[in-house]
Amino acid sequence: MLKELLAYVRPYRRILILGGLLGLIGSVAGLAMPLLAKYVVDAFGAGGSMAGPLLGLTVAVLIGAVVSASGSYLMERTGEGIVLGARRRLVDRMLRLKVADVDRLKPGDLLSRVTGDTTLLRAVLTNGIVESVGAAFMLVGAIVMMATMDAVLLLVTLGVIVVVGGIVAMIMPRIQRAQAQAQEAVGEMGSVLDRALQAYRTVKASGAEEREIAVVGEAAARARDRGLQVAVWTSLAGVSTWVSLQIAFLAVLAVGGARVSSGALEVSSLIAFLLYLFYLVAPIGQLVQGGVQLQQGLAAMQRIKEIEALPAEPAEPAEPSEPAEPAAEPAERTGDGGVPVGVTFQDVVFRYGEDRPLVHDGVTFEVPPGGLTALVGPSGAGKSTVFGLIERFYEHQGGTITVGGRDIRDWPLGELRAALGYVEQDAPVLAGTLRENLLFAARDVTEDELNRAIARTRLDDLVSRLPEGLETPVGHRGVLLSGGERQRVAIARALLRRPRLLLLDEATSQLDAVNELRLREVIAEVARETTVLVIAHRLSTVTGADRIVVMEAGGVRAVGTHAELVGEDDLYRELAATQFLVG
Ligand SMILES: Nc1ncnc2c1ncn2[C@@H]1O[C@H](COP(=O)(O)OP(=O)(O)OP(=O)(O)O)[C@@H](O)[C@H]1O
Repeated sequence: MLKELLAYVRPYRRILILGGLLGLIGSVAGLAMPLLAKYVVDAFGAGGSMAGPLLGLTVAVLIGAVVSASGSYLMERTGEGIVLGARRRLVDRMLRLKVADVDRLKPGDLLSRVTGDTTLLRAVLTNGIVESVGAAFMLVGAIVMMATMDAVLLLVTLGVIVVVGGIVAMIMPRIQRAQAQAQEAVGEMGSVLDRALQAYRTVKASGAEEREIAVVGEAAARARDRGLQVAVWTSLAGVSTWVSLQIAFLAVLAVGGARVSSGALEVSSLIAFLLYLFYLVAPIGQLVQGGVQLQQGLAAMQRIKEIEALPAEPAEPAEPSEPAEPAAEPAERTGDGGVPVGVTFQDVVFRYGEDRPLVHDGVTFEVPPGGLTALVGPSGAGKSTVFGLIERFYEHQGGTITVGGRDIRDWPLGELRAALGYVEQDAPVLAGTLRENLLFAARDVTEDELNRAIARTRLDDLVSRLPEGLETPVGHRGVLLSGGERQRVAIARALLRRPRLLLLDEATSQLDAVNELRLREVIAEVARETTVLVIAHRLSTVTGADRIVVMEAGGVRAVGTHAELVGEDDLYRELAATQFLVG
């Protein structure tokens, strides 16, 4: 862990060493002060001139101040750099995780790792390390100076230092444990707050404000309790150090006084020794503080590493193979999109986890390139899961899925997803402006292409109505748009990606007649240019489809056109009679 912690520092080691050296020079200047004080006292006693020693003392103070300030600025700079590096690495990993892993994680907790835990690293990796090194140097320096003055007093002092070290070493692991729990509690608080904010309207509509406030409040109180535990151990480490040093003072004063009166030690030496002892308070305190920070840093590291240890999505296939449809190159593009590709599912078996039931148990169907294919079936039949598998959000455990005749496991992941357009059912719009949303999946489109997509998805009305047109912010998850507008924005975004296969998860929410008509027109138009696979909840969508795949309980029950299925399939007839007769 310590090695991994130091890995964060490696890129900054030069500047850190420079900062440390400046700190060191500052310390040397500080170290010279008691000696200069002794000269001042000696000069005073001998009745000589004090100008020289006083001047030396002043210069030492000035050098110490300037050099220490520069050193501390460099430290802060390095600290910010380290936090930036840690955050970038963490966010990079977070956004490349497998969807299945993210399903288990809590967004609020993830957020606290990026914001809170990385900040904890800063203290330990800059000031912690450098001040500890500086403090160790000061400690050794002071001990050497003390050794030149009196061996007996030195032994007394060393005895106390050993005791301090022992106590602190016992406390340190407890600080790390308490800090880890405290960070975990902060993460937990983030998660419960996130839960309430994500479902803000539901919280209000359910009259659950008080309850949620209490839940978040309790989580905050737990975080406080854990924080207090850290404070208790940290204070204990601090106070033991302080008490031990006070005892050392008294002991040195008593033993030193006796030695002065017996003539074994000069008064000036005793004064200088006591000054060194006084001087020791700071480095010992810093070492203890450095130890505390180290424990806190290790606790934070642990939480950062937990995320970094999760596997990222494989960007490339394990053994790349040649595409099965070499003709399917963008040269033969139709309309806006690439060459449409088909999809096949052959005996696909899938479950979301070892301990979960099978969602797909031998799913087999074929979608030829081009045209509109609708997936229908009762809730929970595994329709959205089909999309999740095609996008490779999840890995199927058995059978074969092909896109464009090529096993999806042989596609480089980026290429596969570039060929697909995906419109989610629930949250298809992100915070930002309308333009940002439209260009989210394809950054390189021209203004013309953008306008065409807007026209095709019948969004021109909306754009002309909005106060700032395309630059109008749409609110968190697009809350400032209507459900139908959100869907059409998501479709326009997916179209701008020029997909060879469009996966459209139709919203179940009821659209008004105008919006439904617009959506139907858009889908029909798109299906003329590319392959559209839609999870259908509306009669208008299924009647317009070239073929319909009826799914039931993890399998495919029937495939056909609306007319065929109404005649042949009982489940379909029932679904058509109930579920789709919306609008
Ligand atoms: N991320 C997930 N983790 C675990 N189980 C899941 C996950 N997503 C879906 N499931 C489960 O898989 C089953 C199939 O879900 P899926 O979303 O594919 O159904 P669906 O046919 O699309 O249903 P609906 O029409 O209601 O959207 C459900 O029983 C569901 O509980």
